Amino acid sequence: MNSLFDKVNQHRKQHLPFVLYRKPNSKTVIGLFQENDHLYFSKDFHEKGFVFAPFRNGDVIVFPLELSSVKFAAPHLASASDEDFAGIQPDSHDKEHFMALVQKGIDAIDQGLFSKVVLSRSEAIALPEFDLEAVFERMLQQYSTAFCYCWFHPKVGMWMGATPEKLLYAKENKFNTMALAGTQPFQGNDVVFWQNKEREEQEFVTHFISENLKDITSEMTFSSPYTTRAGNLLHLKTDIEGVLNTHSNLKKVIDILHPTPAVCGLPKLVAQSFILENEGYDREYYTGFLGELNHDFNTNEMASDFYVNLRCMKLEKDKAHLYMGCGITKNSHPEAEWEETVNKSKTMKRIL
Ligand SMILES: C=C(O[C@@H]1C=C(C(=O)O)C=C[C@H]1O)C(=O)O
Repeated sequence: MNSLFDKVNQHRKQHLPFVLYRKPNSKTVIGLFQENDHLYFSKDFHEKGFVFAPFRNGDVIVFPLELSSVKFAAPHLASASDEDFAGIQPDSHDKEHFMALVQKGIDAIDQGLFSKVVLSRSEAIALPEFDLEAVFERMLQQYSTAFCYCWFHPKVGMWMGATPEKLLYAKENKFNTMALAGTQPFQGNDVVFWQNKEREEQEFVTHFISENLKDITSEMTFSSPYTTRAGNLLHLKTDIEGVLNTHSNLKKVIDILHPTPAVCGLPKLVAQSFILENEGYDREYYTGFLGELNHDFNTNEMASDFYVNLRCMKLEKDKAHLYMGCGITKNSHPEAEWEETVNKSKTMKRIL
């Protein structure tokens, strides 16, 4: 990692953009270093490079391959600890505020406005000392099955995260994605019981993907939902794969999938306006997506590999802003949803 971090430190000093990332279950860290400080935006996902997209429909930033240098590292990491972690306690004000927001979401569902909405909050924590290399290494070590990244642009800021959720992998006309939703803490048990509320919440996502990709695919297969672990949390997941038909292209698939009901809600547009009007803060890149665009940096093949930006934080000089949310349905309880966000906040707190 030393020479990779030499390059990172050089880039940070010169205020130049870079991204470091490691794919789920991979041992290789890839670094992409843009050699000027322009902000480039993707035009219809035709470029090759690395994209970083916000939650709201808007400008998708790309680090273009032809303007960047690439470096690899294969760090030796100690094995992760499974210790329970209490973390810094959030403010009681935050709790009241978030529970009132969840209640408002439940009321809107009862009134028939939508059937699911994903509501979130952000929490700032002081970081008097921050060692990027140490934090990044702890993230790799703790979350071997996540997509781990650190992204920086001098005109946007620094973001870091360890997300369990793939948005889309596409190569030629083949693609795969997932429906991930439903959360409970991992308690070391082999047998896991899921309530109907979580099953329903996850089914919404699978159903949405199946219905909405129908017109641009010629084949699609779905696994049964199964339990998957992300750090100290468990989720329900369905794997989805298929073949895109000739009416399709990357932009069309992304426009359908992003933002999925796993991070926004159903129907998408009403849920999204409810979020924008009521959450009371700007999600920016949280619940956006990021990843390789039209280029697999390991194999140099043409493929795209995007992840949803979850379990992430925005880093400022002496502060980190953590982001976490949860799916609200008619059977949600504000207190339980609050606890879920507290558990999700530990993903980043644990490595700081
Ligand atoms: C919104 C987040 O996670 C999403 C919401 C989940 C849920 O509601 O159970 C589970 C996984 C993610 O799709 C987050 O981590 O902030």
